Amino acid sequence: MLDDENQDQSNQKISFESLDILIGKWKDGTFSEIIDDWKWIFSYSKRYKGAIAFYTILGIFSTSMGLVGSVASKYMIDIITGYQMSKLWIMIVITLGSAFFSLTIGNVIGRISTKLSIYINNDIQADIFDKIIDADWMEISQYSNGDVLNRFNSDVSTISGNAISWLPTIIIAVYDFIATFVVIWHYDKIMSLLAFASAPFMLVMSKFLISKQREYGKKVREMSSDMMTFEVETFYNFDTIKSFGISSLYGKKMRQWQEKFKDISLKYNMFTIKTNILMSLVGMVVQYAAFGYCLFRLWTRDITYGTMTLFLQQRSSLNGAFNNLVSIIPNFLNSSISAHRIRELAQLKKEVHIPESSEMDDYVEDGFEVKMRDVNFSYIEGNRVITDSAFVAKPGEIVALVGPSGEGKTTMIRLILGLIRPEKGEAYLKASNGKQVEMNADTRHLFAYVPQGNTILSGTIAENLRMVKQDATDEEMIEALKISCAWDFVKEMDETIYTKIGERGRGFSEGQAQRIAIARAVLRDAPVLLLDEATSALDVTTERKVLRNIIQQRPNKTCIVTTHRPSVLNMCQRVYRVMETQVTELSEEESSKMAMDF
Ligand SMILES: Nc1ncnc2c1ncn2[C@@H]1O[C@H](COP(=O)(O)OP(=O)(O)OP(=O)(O)O)[C@@H](O)[C@H]1O
Repeated sequence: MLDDENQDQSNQKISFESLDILIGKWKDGTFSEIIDDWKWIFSYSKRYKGAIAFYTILGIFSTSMGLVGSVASKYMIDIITGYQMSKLWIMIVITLGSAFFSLTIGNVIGRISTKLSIYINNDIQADIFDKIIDADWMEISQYSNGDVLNRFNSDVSTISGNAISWLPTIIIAVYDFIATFVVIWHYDKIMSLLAFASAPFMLVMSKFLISKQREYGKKVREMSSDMMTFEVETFYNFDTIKSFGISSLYGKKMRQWQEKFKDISLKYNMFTIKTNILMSLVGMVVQYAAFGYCLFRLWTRDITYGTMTLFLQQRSSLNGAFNNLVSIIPNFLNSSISAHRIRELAQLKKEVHIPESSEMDDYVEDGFEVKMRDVNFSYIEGNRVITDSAFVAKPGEIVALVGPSGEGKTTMIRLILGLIRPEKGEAYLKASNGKQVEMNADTRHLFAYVPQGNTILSGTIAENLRMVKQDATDEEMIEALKISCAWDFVKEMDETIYTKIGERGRGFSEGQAQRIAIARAVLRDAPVLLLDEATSALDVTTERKVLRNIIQQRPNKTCIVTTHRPSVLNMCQRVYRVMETQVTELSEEESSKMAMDF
């Protein structure tokens, strides 16, 4: 009871607050945000303006046909009740004809709107996909995979549905509204005002709906992003969860998410039921008033049976038109929330591209020097990871980055790849003619990279290899597998390079998956090879053999490895220790001592 009172009070509070919220939003710029969101949606809808205009015209035509049908049925009733059978067939033809047209046009409209929403969905997804792929690494890594997936799928589909329909819906509903009003007005002015009586109430309700809908929409979207993150992470880490025996814990977590979803959905459903009851009650009062008025007019013989049917039919149609207009508001807001979430991704800073990087392509055969000078870098302000550091790796060299875990080896690889950029100093490539280009997205095609962890995708071994060289022949792939010491086990498989691999290398040992990942990098045949703990699961002999093969394959290759293993160090021309934010080149004695200390 107390809860109900509290609920009522809070509902009332929300309803009174809604005006303040709207004014507040106007002042704090939320409205201009909504407008900006819709301008963005418009940039997509306007590509199909011709089709949208055609859709609107069809809608208006269909509405007109509906009206013609109603007026025709009025005359039909009058003809029947007046026993004027000779005119009956004309009326039947008009009524059936208009019904047939409405049906056909309704379906054509459905087809056009489905087509357009698929086109817009694809346009937005294609654009956003390119933006995400080309986004600055630091910026996009702020978003979890689940969140990005959710925005990419659910939010885009919310927009694509509304992007084409909202303007035609407004135009058609306004037209329907005015036309119906005029028709009723033509026959009886009081009746038209009576039919319109619920409008002010509906307007007040829509104001209430705006704030509630926006609040609900935001909550649901945030929650579904969090839930998607949870699901992606759970399925991705299936083995870990199973092996720790915490499946039931995850089952519980899943149920907690469902519970939260259930609560918010049911809360919103209750809110909808309450508003619907209220609206229906008002509708019923107006309906009965109109019905009573019609009966009175019929009794006083001011109107015919046909006119009464027309009134009642059109009154409910007027109500429907008004409801359509009102329902546009929540859809409009919903789309703006989704558009806002997608624009956040679309507006992420782009990666730096330096077009003159392509000039380096002429010097691929000679190999490249990878250099850093006075580099400072922090992921988070005030938390330095690399300080005043220098680094060099020359063609034909294997250079190692060693050091305790979490000190910055992978960060160095990211700087070399140009995924992240120094706050101070320079990370650059130097060609044999002395030309230098700062590391950026366009130098990356000169690199082959084997990251930490399992990077094998589901598909065949050949599909995994062809990811980096689509036209690679079987011979080229086998050669790459030989270099990475993977051919020994691949050749034993029934379908050799066409053997299927499960997601993340399922069906293969970690060492086998690593060798396939190295073969992929070898097939790419780039002048600089980066191996980030890429040989960690190999035995010492294979590890050394792989590195030797790589250098022999292309003597000018620059090979940079991060490792925790001593076995590689004595194959390296240079060893850098990454520790306490400093990258220090070790002397021969220091590196052999380090190899001993491992
Ligand atoms: N995306 C990120 N945002 C914030 N901090 C990060 C990010 N990535 C790494 N760091 C921090 O930077 C530091 C260096 O990390 P890095 O991955 O480069 O270490 P590492 O030497 O490669 O470690 P390991 O040997 O364990 O692979 C760590 O303290 C880590 O917490």
